[in-house]
Amino acid sequence: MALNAHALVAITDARGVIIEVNDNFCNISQYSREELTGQTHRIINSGYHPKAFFKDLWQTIARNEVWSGDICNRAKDGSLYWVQSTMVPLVGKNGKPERYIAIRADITSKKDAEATTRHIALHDALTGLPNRRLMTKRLKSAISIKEQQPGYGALLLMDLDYFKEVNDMLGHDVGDELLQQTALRLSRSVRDTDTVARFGGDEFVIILDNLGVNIDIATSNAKSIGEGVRMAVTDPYHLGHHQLEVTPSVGVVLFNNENEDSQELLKQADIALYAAKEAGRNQLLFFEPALQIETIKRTLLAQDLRQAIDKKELVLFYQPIVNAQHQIQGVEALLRWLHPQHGLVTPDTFILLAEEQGLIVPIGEWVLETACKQLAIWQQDPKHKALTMAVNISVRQLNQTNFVDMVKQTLARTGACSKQLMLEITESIFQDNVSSAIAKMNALREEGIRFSLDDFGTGYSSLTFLKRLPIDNLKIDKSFVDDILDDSRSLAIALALISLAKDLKIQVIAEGIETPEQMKWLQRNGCDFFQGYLFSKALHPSDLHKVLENTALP
Ligand SMILES: Nc1nc2c(ncn2[C@@H]2O[C@H](COP(=O)(O)O[C@H]3[C@@H](O)[C@H](n4cnc5c(=O)[nH]c(N)nc54)O[C@@H]3COP(=O)(O)O)[C@@H](O)[C@H]2O)c(=O)[nH]1
Repeated sequence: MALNAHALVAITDARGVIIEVNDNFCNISQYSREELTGQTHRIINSGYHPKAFFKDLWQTIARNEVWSGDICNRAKDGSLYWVQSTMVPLVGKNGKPERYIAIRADITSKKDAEATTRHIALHDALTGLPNRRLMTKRLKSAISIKEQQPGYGALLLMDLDYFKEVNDMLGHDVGDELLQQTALRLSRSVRDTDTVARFGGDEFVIILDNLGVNIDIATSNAKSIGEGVRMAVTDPYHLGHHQLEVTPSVGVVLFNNENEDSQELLKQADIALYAAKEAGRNQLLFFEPALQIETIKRTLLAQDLRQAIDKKELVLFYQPIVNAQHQIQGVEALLRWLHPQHGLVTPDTFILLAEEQGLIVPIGEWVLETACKQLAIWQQDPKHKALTMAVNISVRQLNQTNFVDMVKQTLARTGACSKQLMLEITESIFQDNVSSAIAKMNALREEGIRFSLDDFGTGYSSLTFLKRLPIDNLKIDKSFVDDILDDSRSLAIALALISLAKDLKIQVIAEGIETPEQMKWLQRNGCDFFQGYLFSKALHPSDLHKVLENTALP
């Protein structure tokens, strides 16, 4: 009959002992008819369902009712299979079930497909780790469990320092492999009961549970596990033919039954991560309420900064640059923000913010325009027409595809002479697409614009790149100038930089000069130009005009 041909059929007595099975039942369970007869269905129990599941099944059929549901069984070889089951009681003369007939259909492939879909929906395709959705679910459940089992857990938010640069310089395939290897290292650094998830991009989340009921012990446990994670990521990576060293920054927040909001916890971990980046990267920092206050302040400042150009709150100050005779040769334009509540804000406070908020491009364009207008005014005045104007250019500005056109158009609009414009770039351009930066610099140098390399030696210097960079000036950073007379290392670095610049036929500007002794040393050792508080601080345009009338500074 058709039922026998397609379904898996078993008949049991009232106690559930198998009396009869059809061939389909034998095939799927891999047991022979002889092995099954006389046994109960326990022989194919997979252990997947809780006891309550079968209790409900038995109670239903014992009431002479039909039970249906999906059951996961185990075949003789240990493999699992799913059946859609209908259990029908056959009632005897006494009104009680005498026999049970179980009619089942194999739904293993449907269940497998559902499991795959569920896995895809909850896991990251690249690393196989739980994704943001599953992580949020697990975080919520870790928090709610704390109501019955008091104690602390921790949420770690980690990202890879300079991951974008790896992607940009070595390509997305290498970037992907780095993420895969990182995922593996993270999973191996924590216990099986902890969760490692990919949050998106190069951000990973780790949920650590059972860190103890005492906050100090829990903090110390979270710290040592977190440091272990950080160290695991710092080991060199072998990616194809590249060997790479990568560092992570980690933000940590502890939780117990008092923190109910998973989103708030993530926000706090993010604040701690930001602070770890600010503190110089490759660090692990715990969330503190004071950090949240800083974030609020930063958000408010970012809102104000967005309107600063339109409200005409930005001002350019100019710091004189002198020659060996202390005569002013030019100035460096330095941005200031006249904030209505906070007063004069220096760029150290807001340039990084402007970079993060994507405001550095419009602000940088305003700086260039304002500086070029000033340059054009001086060029009309015979006394000041030889002055040069140095303008700081952020790497984000240089990366803009229209950067060359923007600079040319600004010069044309303001009438400033390109030969007296000097663009100051920093060695952070080494972290990005250097070839494209070089092409843009060359295009602008053809127009007569000169380039100066600022802060050289303080970050990611590469002598190879320096050789390729079309620069006219090298600035010795204030940090070396500060110590040239007291620290043999700073002295050695300053000497090496001057000698390197001379070999490359590049002029040297020393900045941050505060004492006559520093000036003498720098002059004696071959620096061409000098800048620092010894001569003048950055001045408001009206104060600069008074100084320019003297042309020579102390
Ligand atoms: N992308 C842009 N960056 C800009 C712009 N304007 C400024 N900046 C960058 O901000 C950083 C801080 O600048 P600032 O507070 O203006 O400080 C400059 C000088 O005032 C200071 N300086 C110079 N001489 C001395 C000294 O003798 N002592 C002392 N304590 N400080 C001194 O150094 C800063 C000059 O920096 P540099 O550019 O490296 O020559 C700074 O990194 C600016 O670059 C802008 O418009 N765009």
